Amino acid sequence: MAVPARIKALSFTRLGAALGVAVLATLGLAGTAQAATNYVALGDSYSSGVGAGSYGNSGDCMRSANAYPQLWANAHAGTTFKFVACSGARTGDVLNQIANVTSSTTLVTVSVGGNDAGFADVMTTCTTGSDQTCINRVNTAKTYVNNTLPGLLDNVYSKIKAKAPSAKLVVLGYPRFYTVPGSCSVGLSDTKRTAINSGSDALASVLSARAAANGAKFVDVRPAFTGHNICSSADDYLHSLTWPIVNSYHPTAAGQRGGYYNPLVSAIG
Ligand SMILES: CCCCCCCCCCCCCCCC(=O)Oc1ccc([N+](=O)[O-])cc1
Repeated sequence: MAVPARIKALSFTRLGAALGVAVLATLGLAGTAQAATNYVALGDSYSSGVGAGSYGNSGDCMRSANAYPQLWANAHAGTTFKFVACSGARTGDVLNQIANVTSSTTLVTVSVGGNDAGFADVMTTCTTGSDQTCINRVNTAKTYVNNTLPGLLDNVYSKIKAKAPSAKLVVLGYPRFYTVPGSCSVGLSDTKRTAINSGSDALASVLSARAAANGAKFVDVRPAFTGHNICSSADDYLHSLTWPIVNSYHPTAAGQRGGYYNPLVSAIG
């Protein structure tokens, strides 16, 4: 039996509307929806969040709920997140952390190199020795940073890229520790503080250059720490020599947010 023309027309109109909605929905999804980020956070204590508190059950790695990788994951709904940064990590340790990077990883962040350069020994030597002993120790560290560290960083960054060729690789640097001259009346001399800051600058130059050479984005955190360093008037982003000793010269929770997380968001969203 024949279907009356009016009903036919109505059916086609309904079908057309339904298809239209489906097409619009598809276009809408294609235009706005993004695949969820598959994020792996590698690195040393500046990435694990030593000094920022709330370490949960992460043991000696001291991964903080206030660390920038966790803050980023929290702020990006649907992110698959592997937090494997660990206190004390050197480039060799980060090579092991890379086991967590896969071909489906879409974002990797990393801070590494400070421990290879002798961060703890530099700070111990500068705390206990003379100005000249401190300057000499920093100069030895800078020579290492300029001559040995570049190859170690190239190895780390290129191995990450090899495992996750399409992932965004973000290298985060280290802050200058001190405002010089500053508001501190006790502690290290300004001569020592200036020398230590120059070590930070040497690290930033090499990290930036090796990141660029390996197709990674370098996030320089030094500007964000300015005005918040040790001996600045705010003096709120870094612990000075403190107890427990492991927190010394590490970002506070405010430093992880203002000094690392905010610049990371400015760099990648
Ligand atoms: C040229 C090097 C000069 C060094 C002085 C300037 C330092 C500025 C950059 C600081 C880099 C610090 C990276 C260290 C991160 C880290 O894992 O720290 C540790 C945290 C905890 C331990 N530990 O043993 O418990 C050991 C190290």
